[in-house]
Amino acid sequence: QFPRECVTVEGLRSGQCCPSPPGFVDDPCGFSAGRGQCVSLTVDARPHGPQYPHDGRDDRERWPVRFFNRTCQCNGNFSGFNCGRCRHGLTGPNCDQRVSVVRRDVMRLSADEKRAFVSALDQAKRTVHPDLVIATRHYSDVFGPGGDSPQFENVTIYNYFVWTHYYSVSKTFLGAGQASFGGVDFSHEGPGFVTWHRYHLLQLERDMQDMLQDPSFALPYWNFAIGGNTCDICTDDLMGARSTFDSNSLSSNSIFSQWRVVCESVEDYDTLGTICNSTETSPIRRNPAGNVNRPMVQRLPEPQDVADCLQVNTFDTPPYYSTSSESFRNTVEGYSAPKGNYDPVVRSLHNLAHLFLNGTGGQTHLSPNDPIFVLLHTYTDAIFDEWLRRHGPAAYPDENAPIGHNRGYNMVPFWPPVTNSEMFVTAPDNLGYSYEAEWPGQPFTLTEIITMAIVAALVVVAVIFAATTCAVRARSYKMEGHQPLLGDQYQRYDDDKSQSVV
Ligand SMILES: O=C1C=c2cc(C(=O)O)[nH]c2=CC1=O
Repeated sequence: QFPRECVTVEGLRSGQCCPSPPGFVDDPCGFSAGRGQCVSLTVDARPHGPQYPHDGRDDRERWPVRFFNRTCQCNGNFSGFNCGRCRHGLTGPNCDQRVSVVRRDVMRLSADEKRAFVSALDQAKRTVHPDLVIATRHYSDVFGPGGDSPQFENVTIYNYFVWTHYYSVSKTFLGAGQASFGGVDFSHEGPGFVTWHRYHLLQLERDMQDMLQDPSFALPYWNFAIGGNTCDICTDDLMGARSTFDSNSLSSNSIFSQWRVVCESVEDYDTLGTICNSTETSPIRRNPAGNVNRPMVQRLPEPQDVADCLQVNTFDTPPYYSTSSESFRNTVEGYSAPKGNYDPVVRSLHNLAHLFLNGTGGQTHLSPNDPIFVLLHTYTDAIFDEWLRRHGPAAYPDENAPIGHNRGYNMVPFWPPVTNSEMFVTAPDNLGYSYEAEWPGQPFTLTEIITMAIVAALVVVAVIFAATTCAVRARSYKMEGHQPLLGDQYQRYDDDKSQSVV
């Protein structure tokens, strides 16, 4: 959420968060080296949709001005909260060299690659985030009981990934004794679903690259569109098999059986007016295809569902919400049927994959605690990127999307501020990563089958006609008394040979 050095009493009171990059002393945003400068923030002022009626009551409105209104604006290809690093996809001292990583199918990794990925995730679960800390109170209480103890905590890299998702989906606290407002979601049920989750993954990938000191580290993906009711990545060499003792738990052979979740006590946060902190509580729960009460969501999406959703032409449609029809975004998110028609009882693609997991990974405030979340979302992002490649440049709504989802809105709660628009670009050209993926094809339509049959029949007729014409011509040529050409040549050669021997 915010850089550690900004969350002091003075920092919060000044509303300024402009740290110096490493190696620069007292030089906000590396101004002296031309990296950037500390500027006032401008935020999206366009109207949001009607779903949120509590303007003025939530810290996440006009993000991040409730906390900070001055931040680093970096020049050229410099980037980061202190302009100390490069934009995604660039590297080198001047950030002018292109760099790219490839996200691959997790099932196609070698045994060593699988081990390395699982171990990297586990290291991220245990490594404190080097730069960022999280708020554990709403802004009204953030200075602490005496007004001099800012309520922020350290958090590990992976738990930060979980916490940001929780913070973006949590309810609006309206005061002690009042019901919190749940009709708000800064990362789902709107056009920002794809852009928010894209940045979420990019941040984790970069944090893990830094942690591993390996700029080539790439998050893999799970092709969840395999149909059926088997979780193919739920094995002990990947995301953990099912425990033989408890169908809702992970096998003790998996490192993930030792993970403990954060942000579990949502009811407490909502009634007490607190925020999830970095305390870890229960183990991950997962029971793929095991929910007998909801058979409709106990199967995985089909390959054809992906092919169908990639054919939906329009990025998003009014009201830019979970009720939108003929919207690619609402389709890949999974509130519409795969061909794009909205149906309130349908759960498809991304939503279906979450619900299939039937446990921690199926509850929005908790889901990233299950590491399957990472792989499920890289695949969702791969579909989004393929859609952009096929249909771009595409229109993203400027206004009237649900709060947090307008094109120019800064995505909550990322720091430094980053808009939905900045993630609405093709990844290989703009963000320094690509997917090694194959996309299911469309089956042929009846018209296409008939057209192909007619073309094939015409080709056959043409070949037969050509062959018959040749045969007839050859026969008439012979009947007119001509010798075959080859015969002529042999004749001459033989004549020459007999002359030279003589
Ligand atoms: O973690 C999530 C869990 C979800 C459940 C649904 C649903 O459609 O009921 N959608 C979800 C999205 C998530 O991100």
